[in-house]
Order: sequence, then C-alpha cells, then structure tokens
Amino acid sequence: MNPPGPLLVIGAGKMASALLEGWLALGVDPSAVFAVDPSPAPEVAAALEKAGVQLNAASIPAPSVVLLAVKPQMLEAARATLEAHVGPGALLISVLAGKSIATLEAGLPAGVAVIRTMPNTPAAVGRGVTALIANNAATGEQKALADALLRAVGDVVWLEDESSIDALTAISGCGPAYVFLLAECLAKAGMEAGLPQGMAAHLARATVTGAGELLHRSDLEPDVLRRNVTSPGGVTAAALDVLMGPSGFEPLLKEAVERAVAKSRELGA
Ligand SMILES: NC(=O)C1=CN([C@@H]2O[C@H](COP(=O)(O)OP(=O)(O)OC[C@H]3O[C@@H](n4cnc5c(N)ncnc54)[C@H](OP(=O)(O)O)[C@@H]3O)[C@@H](O)[C@H]2O)C=CC1
Ligand SMILES: O=C(O)[C@@H]1CCC=N1
Repeated sequence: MNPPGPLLVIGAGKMASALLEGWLALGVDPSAVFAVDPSPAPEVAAALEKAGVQLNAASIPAPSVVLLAVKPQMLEAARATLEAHVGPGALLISVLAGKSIATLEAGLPAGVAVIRTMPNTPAAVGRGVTALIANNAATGEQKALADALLRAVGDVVWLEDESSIDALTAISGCGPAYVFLLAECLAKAGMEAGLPQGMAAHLARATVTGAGELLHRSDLEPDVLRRNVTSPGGVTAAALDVLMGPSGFEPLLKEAVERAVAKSRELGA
C-alpha cells in the first residue's frame, strides 16, 4: 500500500484528514507524506505534526502520488501547486466533487495519470466506501496502487464512465452526513420526550452505531431488519406511520438527493 515515492496531499481538510488517518494507522510511512495547505485548521496541523507528516515543507521531493483534496471551488486557486508537483510519472488522485477528469487534466503534462474518486469520511476508521474512475493514461500499476490505498480504508467500486458520479456523490459521499443528522435529531427528540440531554445523546449514538453494525454484519436486507423491530400493532409501528407517511423519509431523502445531485453537477460546470 505504501506508494513507491512521496505522497503529497494538496488541501489538508476534513476528507484528506480522514484518508490520512486511515492510511497512517495502517502503516503508510509518515516521513514520505507531505501536505500543502495555506491555512490548515489548528487541530489538523497538530495531528499532522504529531503523526510526523510534513506540512508546508520548504522543499517537497517529486511525489509518486498527489492527493488533491481542496474544495471544488478552490481548484483554480490550487492549479499552480498542482502543476508544480504533478510530474509526467505521477498519479493524481482527486476527491473533488463535480470536477471531471478532463477538467482535472487541464494544465497538467500530457499523459499524466488521473484517478477521480468519491470517498467518504468513514475512511478514517477503515469503513469508507470509495468510487474510482481512471483516465486512459493511468497504468495498471497506478490503478492497483489507488485501489490498494482506498481499499485499505474501506470498500471500493470502480466505475466505467463518469456519468453516475454525481448521483453516487449524493448517496455515499454525502450519506454519512445524513446518518449523523439522524443521530442528532434522535437525540433532540429524546430530550423533547423527557430524557436528560446526556442520556438522549448516548442512546441515539449507540442506537445508530448499533443498527449500522447490525446492517453491516447481517445478511438480511434493511427492510427485513426494520420489520424485525416492528412488533405488529406496537410502538415502532406508531413511529413508522409518521416516518413512512407522505412526508416521511422516502420523499424527503428523494428531494435531498435530487438537490445534492444538482449541486454536484453545478460544481462541475
Ligand atoms: N468532507 C467529505 O465528507 C468529502 C469531501 N469530498 C471532497 O473533498 C474535498 C475537500 O472537502 P473537505 O475536506 O470537506 O473540505 P475542507 O475545506 O475541510 O478541506 C479543504 C482544505 O483545502 C484547503 N485549501 C484551500 N485552498 C487551497 C490551496 N490552494 N492549496 C492547498 N489547500 C487549499 C482549505 O483551506 P481553507 O479552509 O482555508 O479554504 C482546507 O483546509 C472537496 O473537493 C470535496 O468535494 C469528497 C468526499 C467526501
Ligand atoms: O459536501 C460536499 O460537497 C462533499 C462532497 C461529498 C461530501 N462532502
């Protein structure tokens, strides 16, 4: 999994930190990892320093892999850094929502390997899921390296073309946020139902993680697991009448995902 040469991260934010956390925990050599970020969050800078990653080093050896993880809106501002470090033999791995391979290739030497990905933050604990698609210049070895890096921190899915990536972003890229919001809302509802704040937060967190783990380990489909909680005429059924009603999860998530897909397309335009 260790790249054959230095690994450079451009944009040391939330997603890059999640990937680095996973990689460093699994044995990527921190002395071969460099990060460039003009104003990293103090906690990120401290974590990188503690891990032995060089942040904003005066001199960076030619990287074999460049992880591009700035916000899509900052791509043009990061072009100079990108062009300074992505040499002809390097592999560029982008996590940018919306930005196509063709857009990423612009300004780079002809024939540079580019792999566009859409990871998610559970990569920090080895439970991410990442979609990848490579340009024609990426060699089998470079694709295997990208696969190994992302597989080390979770599942990987290779795409044949880029057409599905906006929809995929709205599901797996953004999806952890939907689940964390569920935990937040469940805790608030618990407080409103009379539970002390700490207990409501603890119960909500343990329930979301426990249900996630059951879904992870079980062979049963989610609807079967849901039915297994729902005693006929019982308490869960009363709640699901609301959550599965006309203003429930399904239409709400459909609208949320549609908006996310549209935003991903807009960022790529
Ligand atoms: N967060 C997530 O769950 C996921 C994010 N992504 C993608 O990852 C990318 C980063 O997202 P996220 O980590 O959330 O965002 P963050 O804002 O946390 O990270 C981006 C970092 O890049 C820095 N930056 C800005 N300009 C430059 C530059 N010119 N050179 C180097 N660094 C720069 C930012 O600094 P500053 O804040 O000062 O601008 C920030 O620290 C996005 O493209 C997003 O689409 C993909 C999948 C999931
Ligand atoms: O919110 C975003 O734009 C990024 C892309 C997927 C998750 N976070």
